[in-house]
Amino acid sequence: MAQTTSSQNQAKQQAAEAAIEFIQPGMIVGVGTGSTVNYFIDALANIKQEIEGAVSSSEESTERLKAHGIPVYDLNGAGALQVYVDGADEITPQLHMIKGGGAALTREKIVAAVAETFICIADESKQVDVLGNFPLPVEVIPMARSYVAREIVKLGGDPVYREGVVTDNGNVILDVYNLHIEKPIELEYKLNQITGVVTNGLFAARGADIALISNGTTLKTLHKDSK
Ligand SMILES: O=C(CO)[C@H](O)[C@H](O)COP(=O)(O)O
Repeated sequence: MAQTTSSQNQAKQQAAEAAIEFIQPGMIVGVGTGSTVNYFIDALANIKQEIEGAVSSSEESTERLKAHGIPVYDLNGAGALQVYVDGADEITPQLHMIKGGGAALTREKIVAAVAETFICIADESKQVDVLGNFPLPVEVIPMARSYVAREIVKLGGDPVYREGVVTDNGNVILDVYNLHIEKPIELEYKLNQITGVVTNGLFAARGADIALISNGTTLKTLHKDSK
């Protein structure tokens, strides 16, 4: 994984704090997972009296939200969500992403599916033209691990078992190396068709709607479908 520098942290913080502009009074906010989202949670704490609460995509984020005194709701009881804020491991100009570096991809994909608007917050190192340099995480039911790995090899990837990691859902992660993903929506569907795959870290069929990208001093806002 890439090394994190202090200027990269500054960029993550700037992108995260910019997302606060999209939060309206009374909202239940969809919250992702990761170091960039941690800055967002900290910023959300400053306006916690104005929001109703959050729906979280991981135990890690739930813990941080609760430590700040932000109420965390079960997604099933929260109804529709207007906004979901999350980071990315890679993001393209079309706002397709690879996510799941933190192993939270399945819950992230579920909360993202519910939300009207997905806001991706990222430092500029996450921007790519073609996805696949970052190994693609795939969450797998443990007993299917070897079978799924063999099927992924047939699709041209090199799967590596992320040893010692168990997801919040009790599953395992295969990180798929050496993919050059020209057709992310197609690959997202194909991988999800393998029996034993819970989901994969391609967020292309439902990508981000808005991306807030920072280099630490300048913030760029990208919209889906804008040229
Ligand atoms: O998908 C994720 C976790 O599963 C994260 O959003 C992704 O890994 C980016 O993390 P960070 O903000 O720490 O760079």
